[in-house]
Amino acid sequence: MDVTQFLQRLHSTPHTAVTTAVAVAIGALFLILVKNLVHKRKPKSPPAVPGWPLIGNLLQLKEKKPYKTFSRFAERYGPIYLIRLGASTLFVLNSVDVAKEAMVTRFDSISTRKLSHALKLLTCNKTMVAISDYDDFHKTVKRHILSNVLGTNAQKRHRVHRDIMIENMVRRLHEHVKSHPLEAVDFRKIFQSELFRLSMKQALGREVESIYVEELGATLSSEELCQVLVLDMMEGAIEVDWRDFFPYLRWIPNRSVEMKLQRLCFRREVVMKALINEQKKRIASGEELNCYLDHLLSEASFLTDEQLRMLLWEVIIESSDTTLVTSEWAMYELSKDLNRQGYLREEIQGVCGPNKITEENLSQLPYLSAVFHETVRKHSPAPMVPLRYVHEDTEIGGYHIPAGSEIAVNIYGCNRDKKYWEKPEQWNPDRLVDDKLEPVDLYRTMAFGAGKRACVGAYQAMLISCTSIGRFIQEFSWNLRGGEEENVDTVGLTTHRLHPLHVLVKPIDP
Ligand code: HEM
Repeated sequence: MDVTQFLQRLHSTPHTAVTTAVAVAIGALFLILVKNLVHKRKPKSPPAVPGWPLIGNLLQLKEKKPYKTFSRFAERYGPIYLIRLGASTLFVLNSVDVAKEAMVTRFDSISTRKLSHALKLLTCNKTMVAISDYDDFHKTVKRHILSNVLGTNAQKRHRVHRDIMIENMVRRLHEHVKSHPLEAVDFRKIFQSELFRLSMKQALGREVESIYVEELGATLSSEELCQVLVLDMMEGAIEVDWRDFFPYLRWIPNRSVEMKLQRLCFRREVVMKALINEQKKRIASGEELNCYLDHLLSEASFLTDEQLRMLLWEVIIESSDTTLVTSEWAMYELSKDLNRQGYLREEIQGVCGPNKITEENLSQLPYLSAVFHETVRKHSPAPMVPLRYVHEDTEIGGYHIPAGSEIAVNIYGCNRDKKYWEKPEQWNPDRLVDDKLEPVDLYRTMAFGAGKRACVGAYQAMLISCTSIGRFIQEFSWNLRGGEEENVDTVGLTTHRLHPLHVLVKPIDP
């Protein structure tokens, strides 16, 4: 019986005005209930950014920094909206609330990824802790990376490499001042090469000055290894293949992209093979080292050769990029802001006195911690989470998100969410100095993600970045080279500065 029949039956029986009124009221209530139920069962869709037929919003995303375009859209369409990229539907999340809801509460519905063609090739179809789906492979290899490289105990074992890295950087800065006192120093050149050395030591237990790679018929230097294993791959990861947006046109060849990616993968593969083979010979001669490769070879014999290469490469590339991005931006901001530079120096002086800063001091240095977190907030080294695939219908921010669509979490947008951050475009570490905040809390901003897939390398990044910044400020005064202030453009998958930072450094009298 529907509502009309119900009311008709009531009308056909003898009644008074009061019973009619009661019946009408019950009917109306019934209607509202039904409407609410229907409404609850299917919440509305988020606003859609208008686009073109067939291509959707593709033309609006020509710039290779989609997070910036997404943040601009958010000003008009709100924290969650829908865009169409050819045949795929993408929901973009731009505020802390909706991003956390997706990454924590709704994680089970979005725990897989649909990768671009470039990422599929470069990650050997998700053979990495960071890019794999939330499955048994992920859980097993995450245990290995934590127990051997990134967990607290593993980081204690690798401490010696971090200490050497910092000593080397400070020595090289002093050498530069001695040989070219009036010339600006290329900060990145020093930081990048020492960070790459550290990442190789964690992976292989030793420095690799050079290695002969048979398939390339060449001996590669440490710098060339960094180019092949880190820089080229980061560039390749943003390669756009238009067929990603029109899967039904995948049969049309796209030779230039295809060949570029295959070349990158080939070079990485043969270099990793050479590194692993050399290590196997060393192990066979009875020499054991405290490193990830030796651990994987003895504890994870179930891995295929390709998996072994990829997992080892993962710690090299992840250690080498975002920590550099963070430290370079932090030194840019401090070199620009002499007051805050002075304040940080005073804090360090108060805690360390005449001694060199060490990792043990970090928990007593809230301003240094604030400098680090404010830098990863404003410059969000990983500005977007690799796209998540929605494998079952779900709801985010009160909106319906259908299975088969994709989700982009715009970390850059979340870290500039005006609801959480006053004047978010300004770099202001003072906002993060609060007695209630623990200096060691790594998740004060959205920079490291949230929930089950939050960054497991945050601790390492914090240890390296904070101790280096502290030591740089203890030993030198920092000034931007003329014209450097405007060099704020970024390039790549992370917020890598387009131009390496050039600074004038002057030793501070002890
Ligand atoms: C400032 C530096 C860093 C930033 C801003 C950063 C950012 C992030 C973000 C946003 C995620 C979450 C991705 C997602 O939800 O899908 C993530 C995951 C991850 N990061 Fe980092 N990261 C940094 C440093 C590192 C370092 C140094 C390493 C390793 C050497 C590392 C290894 C990983 C891994 C393995 C995951 C995947 C965790 C999982 O899926 O369970 N990260 N990172």
